[in-house]
Amino acid sequence: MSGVGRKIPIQGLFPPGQGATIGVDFMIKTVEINGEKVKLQIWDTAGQERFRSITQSYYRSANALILTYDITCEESFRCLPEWLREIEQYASNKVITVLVGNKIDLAERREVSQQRAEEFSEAQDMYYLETSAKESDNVEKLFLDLACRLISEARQNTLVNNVSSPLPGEGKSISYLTCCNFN
Ligand SMILES: Nc1nc2c(ncn2[C@@H]2O[C@H](COP(=O)(O)OP(=O)(O)OP(=O)(O)O)[C@@H](O)[C@H]2O)c(=O)[nH]1
Repeated sequence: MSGVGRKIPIQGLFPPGQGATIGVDFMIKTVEINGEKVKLQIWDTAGQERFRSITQSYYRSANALILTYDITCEESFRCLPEWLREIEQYASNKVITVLVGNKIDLAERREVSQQRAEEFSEAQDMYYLETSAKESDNVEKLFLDLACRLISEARQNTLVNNVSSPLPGEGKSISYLTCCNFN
């Protein structure tokens, strides 16, 4: 399963002073769902305009896209329609999109209300979550929820590029409702 996301420290470690992404970073995260291991392949694409031609080529085969904005930066929220246009143009129409409002550890500097972001994500049919990469708040939940959703879609055969290898728990009766919090 693959995804393209803006930078979120997926191992739960916040690396202060880490520079801007150059082109694309790749990492693997394994999550456990009902005792089964799910391996997520994650491409962290650079946000800067000058890398756009490289990053666009990663959209097509992604099963899910994580769009991350900064809750303390109105401008980052206002850029979202532009990113959605990119998704519409380059990603599969079956792609799962997740909107992440990051930096909730800086709540006193918040410029984008949760309600506004929720309304926006609902209108765009995106799952919405707020995180703090710095404090590791909701980061594990983000990837767990996403893995649940990907498995559920793979089982219904609606996943981009349909996963050909056996999925965790294949042939067993597992209720993903116990861990999936997607609407
Ligand atoms: N306080 C706080 N700072 C954060 C958090 N997440 C990222 N930062 C800081 O925000 C700045 C930008 O983070 P990046 O991860 O480089 O942002 P990005 O959007 O991935 O940038 P590109 O790599 O250029 O695409 C860095 O200085 C990070 O240390 C967070 O949850 N809380």
